[in-house]
Amino acid sequence: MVKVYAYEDSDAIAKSLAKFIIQQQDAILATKEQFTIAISGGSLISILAKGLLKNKDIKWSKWVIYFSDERVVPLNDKDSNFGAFEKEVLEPLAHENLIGPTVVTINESLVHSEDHKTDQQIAEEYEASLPEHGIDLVLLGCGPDGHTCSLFPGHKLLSESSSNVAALYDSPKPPPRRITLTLKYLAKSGTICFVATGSSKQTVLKEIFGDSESKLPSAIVNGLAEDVKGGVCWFVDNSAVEGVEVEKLQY
Ligand SMILES: O=C1O[C@H](COP(=O)(O)O)[C@@H](O)[C@H](O)[C@H]1O
Repeated sequence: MVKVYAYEDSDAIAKSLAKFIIQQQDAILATKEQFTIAISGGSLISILAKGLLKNKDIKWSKWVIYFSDERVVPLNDKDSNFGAFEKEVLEPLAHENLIGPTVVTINESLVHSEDHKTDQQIAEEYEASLPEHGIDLVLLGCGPDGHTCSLFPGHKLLSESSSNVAALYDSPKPPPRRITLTLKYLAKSGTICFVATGSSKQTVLKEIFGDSESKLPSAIVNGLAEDVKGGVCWFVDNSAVEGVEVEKLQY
């Protein structure tokens, strides 16, 4: 079953999400040396910054961070998911003089080529750096159109069944060139956790939780809950789930 944790505002989400992440981290580090986590872009990053920075229970040096999707732009570009994470989390963390996480980025030296084959190479190289058996915890966003990672409604990549990472050149949300984890790889995740805030998500959440036939990418990921050992859950604020018929829990 997909669990939905609902809170008053993003400060409360940040606090509970941090607690959830630490619990996942500790459970994994009790069994192996490193904790692998995938981060999404967009609104998630400032929630992570709020909850994780200055949090003494995060064992950063044991984290290996991947991106669930990335825009094919230089890493310091305003559109880069890594760039946003670096600015909001990694740079402040560096000021704390701690040993930081290992962060796996796309091969920036290839982003200037306009050749689609090069984007394919970026995706293949990223795939080669991923853990074969899936990432321990995958944090996802959900766009107002129901996209997650860079998997967009109706896009042909929703039926990609051979690769773990795929390139696209026609993202309906700018920038158009991106790479993304595929549904095939998401199904291997240890745990999947969505974070969605704000009233712009209400309509799409009504469909995702109210229409069992929905073909929206985020609804398809909810449907992976049986395959994913630790399940699929959502951290949302009350305005995102206003009018959505779902049991609202607290973590
Ligand atoms: O383009 C993207 O959007 C989604 C959703 O972002 P949000 O700001 O609506 O939360 C994000 O999860 C994804 O990583 C990003 O590339």
